[in-house]
Amino acid sequence: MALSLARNPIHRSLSSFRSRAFKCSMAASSIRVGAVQMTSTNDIEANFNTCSRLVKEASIAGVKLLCFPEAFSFVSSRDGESLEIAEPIDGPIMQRYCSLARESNIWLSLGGFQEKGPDDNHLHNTHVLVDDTGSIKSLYRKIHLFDVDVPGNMVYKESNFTTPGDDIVVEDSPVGRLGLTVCYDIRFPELYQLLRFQHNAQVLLVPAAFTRVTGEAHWEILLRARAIETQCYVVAAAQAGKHNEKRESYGDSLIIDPWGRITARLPAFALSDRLSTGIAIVDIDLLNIASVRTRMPISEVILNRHLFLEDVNGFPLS
Ligand SMILES: O=C(O)CNC(=O)[C@H](CS)NC(=O)CCC(=O)C(=O)O
Repeated sequence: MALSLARNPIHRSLSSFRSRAFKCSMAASSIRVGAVQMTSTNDIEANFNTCSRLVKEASIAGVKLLCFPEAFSFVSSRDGESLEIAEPIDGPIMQRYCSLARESNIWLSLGGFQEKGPDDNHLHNTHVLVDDTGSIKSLYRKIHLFDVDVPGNMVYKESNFTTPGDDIVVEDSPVGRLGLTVCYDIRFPELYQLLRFQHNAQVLLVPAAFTRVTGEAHWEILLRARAIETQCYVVAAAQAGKHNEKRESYGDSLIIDPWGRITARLPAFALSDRLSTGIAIVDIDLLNIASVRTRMPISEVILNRHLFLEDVNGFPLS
């Protein structure tokens, strides 16, 4: 089905971005970042084709780092399906995504990949960062697993089939120092405190597949709070819409600046899954991070709090 351009969020976000880009000259410290919103299903090939198209669109728009949501490559439609398709990080699926990065000369944040786990009954929910030559730069395995009875929805038990990670991960990139997290992690502020105040992160990545119910209640507030209290950019790429008969995600992909302002956004849960696909694009300004931090020097207080650091040093729980 063809979509009218005006109603197509990809077109809308890219075209409004282009017109802004023409008006202002870009400072040297600005680097363009994109957050993808999509509706992945259990069709790995179809999801890859969508991602491939979005990588090309982003590259044409000058994006240097494109961030995909949790479960970009696959969303299961029945119990056990994710374990069946899980692969090692050097397996064929991830290799294809690395090729996309190389071909389009773009960094990719691939949040929430089903990485084969320590045994046949467990995978890792892994956020993979790939550089513009197609090399894997770092892996973050989701620490906080979604074992939640969502009111009016269903009971999720991610720990039934997932082994949590226990490493905090940052990586330097052209967009500054990235802090890697996944989805439900956003509810645990101590992880973000460590990323910022122990590991000097500048941009926090939060690929997600929030439920519609919890998204409506908490999504924007949690993300803006993390941006404000860490004085980091937050890039939150989100799954949106109906994946199958049972699962739907909230959407509302956001890019937030270190002052807590929303600088780019795609719609929350759209009625049609086609309409929920797009890219939110922003120029991240590293000088802006420095300026917010200098004017409001919260790190001086936090880093001097001996007790606070001893407390969070024990994290993650081992
Ligand atoms: O299993 C997959 O296919 C992909 N992974 C997910 O969807 C995960 C685990 S079930 N979802 C969340 O963490 C939702 C968090 C959330 O909604 C909240 O914190 O409110």
